[in-house]
Amino acid sequence: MSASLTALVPAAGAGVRAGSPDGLPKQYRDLGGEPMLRHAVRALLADSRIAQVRVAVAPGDSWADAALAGLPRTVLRRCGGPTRAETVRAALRDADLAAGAWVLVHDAARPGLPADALARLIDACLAQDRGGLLALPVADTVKQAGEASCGPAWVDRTLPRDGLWLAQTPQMFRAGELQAALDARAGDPRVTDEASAVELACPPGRAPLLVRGARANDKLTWPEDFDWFEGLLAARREPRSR
Ligand SMILES: Nc1ccn([C@@H]2O[C@H](COP(=O)(O)OP(=O)(O)OP(=O)(O)O)[C@@H](O)[C@H]2O)c(=O)n1
Ligand SMILES: C[C@](O)(CO)[C@H](O)COP(=O)(O)O
Repeated sequence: MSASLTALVPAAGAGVRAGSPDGLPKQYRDLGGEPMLRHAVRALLADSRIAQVRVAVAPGDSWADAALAGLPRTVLRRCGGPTRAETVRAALRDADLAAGAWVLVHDAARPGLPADALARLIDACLAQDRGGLLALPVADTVKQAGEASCGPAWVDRTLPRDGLWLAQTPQMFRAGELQAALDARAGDPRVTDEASAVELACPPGRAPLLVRGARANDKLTWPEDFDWFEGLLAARREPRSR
């Protein structure tokens, strides 16, 4: 049986850490000729199981119409909130999906989502009938910084990295389960992604699945991340020499 899925793209952030010189939120920055948001939505549309992509922007947004012009199966809603969790919560309520419908939440700030990673997540969640997220195991040694009100950062201690993964998006859940988890934890600063809300609410054995993501799916957060992604796009577009 083929599943019909809905994707939600929270795109109401300001992109403060990216430090856009002209005040343009980072999701509208040009990357290889297209705004970042358009890349992220097209990556989701590449999987035909995704019936609709619903993009949630800030109420006063004046860039989204142009950024999404002409994209099929895409709905723009101006229901963004003050935090990512509030934007997702509002977008989910606005979508008014059946409780059992599957929904995938994907950051506008992850324009490089590869089709195979997206398919892996959808396949795993459907096969296990369980929510999950893309993530990558931590590959580096992890340092805990000491408190520094000024001056250079310094190491307080080294943390064990066994079993640590870095969460990416999409994160895929049944709409009813996700709405209930987000409603129950509204305003909780620990809820920095959908999975964290579900983890705090779900019964044993139902914790979200960790499905291997991809480095190309890294979030563009800091100014230098944009150059890195432009390089990736150029490499994807270059004809192979052999
Ligand atoms: N109130 C908010 C804040 C964030 N987001 C979205 O959540 C995603 C991931 O957030 P992040 O990379 O942290 O983006 P910003 O919040 O824009 O970045 P910053 O924290 O640097 O301002 C982005 O697609 C962003 O637009 C959102 O929809 N609503
Ligand atoms: C949801 C997320 O992309 C998972 O890594 C991430 O937490 C969002 O970024 P933020 O900086 O926490 O808003």
